[in-house]
Amino acid sequence: MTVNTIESEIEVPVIDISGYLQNDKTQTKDIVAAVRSACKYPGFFQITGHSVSADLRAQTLQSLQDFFGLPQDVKMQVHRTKSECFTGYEIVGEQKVGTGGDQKEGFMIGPEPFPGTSLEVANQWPEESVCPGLKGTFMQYYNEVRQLSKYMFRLLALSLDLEETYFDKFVASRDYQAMSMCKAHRYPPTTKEMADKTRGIGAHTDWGALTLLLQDEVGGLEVYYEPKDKWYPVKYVPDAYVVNIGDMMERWTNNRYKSTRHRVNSPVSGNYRYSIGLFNEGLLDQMLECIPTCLAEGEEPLHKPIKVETHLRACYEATY
Ligand SMILES: O=C(O)CCC(=O)C(=O)O
Ligand SMILES: [Fe+2]
Repeated sequence: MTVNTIESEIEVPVIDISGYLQNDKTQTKDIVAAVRSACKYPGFFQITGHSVSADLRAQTLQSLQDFFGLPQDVKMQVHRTKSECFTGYEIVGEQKVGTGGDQKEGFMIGPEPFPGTSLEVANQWPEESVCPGLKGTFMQYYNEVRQLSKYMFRLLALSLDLEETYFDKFVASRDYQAMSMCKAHRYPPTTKEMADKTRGIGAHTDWGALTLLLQDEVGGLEVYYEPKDKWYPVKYVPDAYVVNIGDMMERWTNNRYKSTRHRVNSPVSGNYRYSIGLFNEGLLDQMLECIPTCLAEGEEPLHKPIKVETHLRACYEATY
C-alpha cells in the first residue's frame, strides 16, 4: 500500500485501496489507518486502485460531453423542475451554493426505481436517438460507483471500530432504495477577471455522508484550510476519485470526521471542466444519531438526532 501526500499545507492524501479490495489483511490495516487520519483531517482524500475501469470513466465523460453539447432547448426538455425528484438538467447559475449563481450546468440522476415515489423511473433522459448511449453508460457508471461507495463505507466503518457492514443499510440496503445521487457538472470557461468575481461552485460542505468525485485534468477544486484562512487545490490525480466527508457523516461521528468546505474555480484555460459526483445520502426515513464508538465516556452528542429526509430537504431548499 502506498500513501502519497501532495505537497501543500493542507495534505490531501492519495490512498491506494487495492489491497483492501483484494482482501489483503495486512494492507487493509494500513489503508484503514490512512482513511481514518484523512477523514479526521482534512476530510478529503483521493483513492486509486479502485474498481471503476478507465474505459467506463472515459466513456461516461464522453457521453456527458455529448449531452451538455446538445442545444439548450433539447436539454431543457429534461429540466429538473419536470421531475418530482429534481433529477435532470439544470442551467448555469440555477444553483446558488455560494453567493450568486454557480457558474456550472448540471445533470443529475438517481437510482432506478427511485425511493419514495410511485414512479417506476424518476430519471429523465433525452431520446436515445438524440444522445445515443447516454442512458446506458451513465447508469452503468452510477451502479459501479455506487458499488465502490459501499466499499468506501466499509473502510469508514472499520476506521471507526465498527462492524465492517455497519453502513451497508445506509448505502445499499433494500437494493436500490438508498438515495445515492449522481450529478455531472460542466463548468464553462471564463476570463481571469471574471474568475475572481464568480465561482464554478461557491464555498460549501456536502450534505450527504460521503462523496466520490471524478474530476478531469482541468482542475479548479479547492479545499479550505481554516487556520490560515486559505484555499488549496485538490490536484488532478490520474485515475483517482476524490473522496470527501459530508455533513451527515460529521454529525454521525460527533464531528470526529470533518465535512470540509470546498469550492470550484471556473476554468480560465479556454476549455470546459467536467466532473461527476456521487453523493451518498442514505435512506430517507433513517435517523442520524451519534455513532456509539464516537462518544467518549461523559461526552455529549453535539447534534440532535435528525431524519435524513428532514436534513436533505433543508439543504435543497437553501440552495435552489
Ligand atoms: O466539481 C467539483 O469538483 C466539485 C463539485 C462539488 O463540490 C459538489 O457538487 O458538491
Ligand atoms: Fe461539494
